[in-house]
Amino acid sequence: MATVKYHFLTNKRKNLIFDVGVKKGGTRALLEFIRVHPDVRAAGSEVHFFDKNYVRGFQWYRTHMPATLEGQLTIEKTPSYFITREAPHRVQLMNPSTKLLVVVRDPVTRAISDYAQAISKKIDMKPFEQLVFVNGSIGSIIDTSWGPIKLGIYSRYLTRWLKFFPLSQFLFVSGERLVLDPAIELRRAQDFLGLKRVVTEKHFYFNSTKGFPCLFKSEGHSAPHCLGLPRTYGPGNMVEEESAANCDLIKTCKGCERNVTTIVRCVTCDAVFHPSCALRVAGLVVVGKNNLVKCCATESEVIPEQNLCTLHGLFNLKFRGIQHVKL
Ligand SMILES: Nc1ncnc2c1ncn2[C@@H]1O[C@H](COP(=O)(O)OS(=O)(=O)O)[C@@H](OP(=O)(O)O)[C@H]1O
Repeated sequence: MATVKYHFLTNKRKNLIFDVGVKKGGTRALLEFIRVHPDVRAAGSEVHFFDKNYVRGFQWYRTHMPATLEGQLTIEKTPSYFITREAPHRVQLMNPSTKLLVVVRDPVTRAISDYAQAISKKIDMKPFEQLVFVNGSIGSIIDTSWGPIKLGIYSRYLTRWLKFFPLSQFLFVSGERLVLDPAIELRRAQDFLGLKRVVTEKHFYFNSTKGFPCLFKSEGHSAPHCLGLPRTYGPGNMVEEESAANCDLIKTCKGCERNVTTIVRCVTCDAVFHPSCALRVAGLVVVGKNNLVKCCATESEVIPEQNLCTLHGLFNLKFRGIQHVKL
């Protein structure tokens, strides 16, 4: 009988790679897609060793990472590593030749997604358009110190990483393409990691109910499955089709007809929208707080002037002082 030799994490782990960010970029999708590869083992949940749990020591980290076979890579995803000041040095101490995957997404949609996650935890948060501008004054300068905007200034954080790792050790994955054509990004990732191209378009199908590419099958799932709802809205990770379909939190966005948890809702017709889709509805007005809008206001309706603000100004966001990283 052949003996299977498992490798456990040693503190100079050579085959450990990181999906370091960015938050809301699509880091979970990348992890779940790359772990389909037979030569990749992944830690299921976010480990947070190089940020929050570093003081617990290496033994703690070891127990949170999967064992691998000879020739397998181990990957872990913790998006907050990207913005943690100490993380680059700590990762370098573990392995200076490690490879780093960074999923980047348009900073505006990333900020909206970040805000949507935050407001689902804290429903009395101010509206996005108030927080995004300095002094809450709509149309003024964008507040680059506000978390969801600050985090989108990727160059600020990348500069720190580049002090410890050469650019050649990074792969920037497009969060947008991960949704539109995941096989392309997976091909790039496999090439970068020196893996055989095993994960291809054959592994994906587009689930029009969820509005995302999903997997036909993968480790631990013999049935087709999609990514679960984001952690803020539900259990996270991959869920089977049936349980996703049964979740009554999900409604269809009137703008793009993809799934949405109620983020922006019309007080007149009860339609719901993604914030980004709401921006495209002609004549849509915000009514009071809590992301309530009127998408179907008729001319005869009188909406009190002080309760109205148009969302359309958000299209013209001027990111003063924000540098965009050329990838
Ligand atoms: N296939 C597939 N299925 C589901 N979701 C997908 C997929 N590919 C990319 N995405 C996008 O991933 C966004 C969440 O990003 P993260 O996984 O990085 O979020 S987190 O930081 O871990 O909370 C999430 O953002 P929002 O839709 O704005 O919530 C998705 O747009």
